[in-house]
Amino acid sequence: MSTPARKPLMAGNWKMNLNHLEAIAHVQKLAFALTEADFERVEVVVLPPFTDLRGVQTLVDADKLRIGYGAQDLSVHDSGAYTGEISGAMLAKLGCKYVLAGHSERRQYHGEDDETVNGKVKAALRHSITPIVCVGEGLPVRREGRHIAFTLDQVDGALKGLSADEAKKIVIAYEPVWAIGTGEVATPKDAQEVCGAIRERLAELYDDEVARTVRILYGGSVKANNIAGIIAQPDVDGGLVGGASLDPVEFVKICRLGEETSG
Ligand SMILES: O=C[C@H](O)COP(=O)(O)O
Repeated sequence: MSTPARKPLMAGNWKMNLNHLEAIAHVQKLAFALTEADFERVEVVVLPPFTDLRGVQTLVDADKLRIGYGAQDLSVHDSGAYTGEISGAMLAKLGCKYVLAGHSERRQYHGEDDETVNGKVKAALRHSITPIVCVGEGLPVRREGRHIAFTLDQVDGALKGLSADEAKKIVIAYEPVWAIGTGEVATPKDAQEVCGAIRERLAELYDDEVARTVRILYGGSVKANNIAGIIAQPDVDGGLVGGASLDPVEFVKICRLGEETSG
C-alpha cells in the first residue's frame, strides 16, 4: 500500500507568551489572513500556554477555523495527586490535537530526561493526541561532531516501547538547541543531515512505511526569510516556530513557506 504524501506542518510554539485575551486576538488575525489555499497546502497549528486553550478552542469551534491547536507539555499521569500538572485527558477534552513532548526548555529547566519524555509520548497517545517529540543537540555536542548520535539517542529514548502503529502517529521536531531563540539558524544542509538521519533511524527501528509516514520538523530561529530553503529539504516536513510565531504577519508568511502570497 502506498504511503500518502506528508503534508507540511507549521506549528507555532508561543512558549510563555500571550494571555488568554491576546491569544484570541492572535488566532483571529491568523484566521483572517490565511486562505483556504494556504490550509490545503500546509497544516497550521498553534501551541499556546495552557490558560489560553479554552479560549482558542471556543473560537476555533465557533468559527469552524481550520487552525489546529495543542499544548506545550503534559503529565505522564492521567489523573491524581500531581499538583500543577495537566493530563492528556484534560487536553483531549479541550480538543487539543497536538502536544509537545520533551521540548529542550523542558529538558533544560525541568530536568526532563528521555524516560520522562517517553512517558509523555505514551500519555499523549493514550488520549489520541499527537505528540510532537522534540530532540536536538546543544552547542558543545555539535562542536564535538556528535550531533547525529546524540539526537538519535534521544529519538530511541522517546520512542521506547512504541509499536509501529503508534510510531506512525507521532511527529518529531529536530531543534538544535544552539539555534533556538538565538537567531542562529541551522543551514538547510544541517537540518537535512539530521532530519534524514532521524528518518533512517525510524526505518531501522520499525520499517520503511513508518519512516515514510512520520513528519519531521525543523525548529530553531525559523523566519519567513529562511523557511523556503529549509522546507525544500527532502526530509524536512515543516517547522516548529518559536519567536516568529508571536507575530501573526510573520507566522502567516512562514505558513506560506516564505512566498509572498498564497496560491
Ligand atoms: O519551539 C520552538 C523552538 O524552540 C524554536 O524557537 P525559536 O523559533 O524562537 O528559535
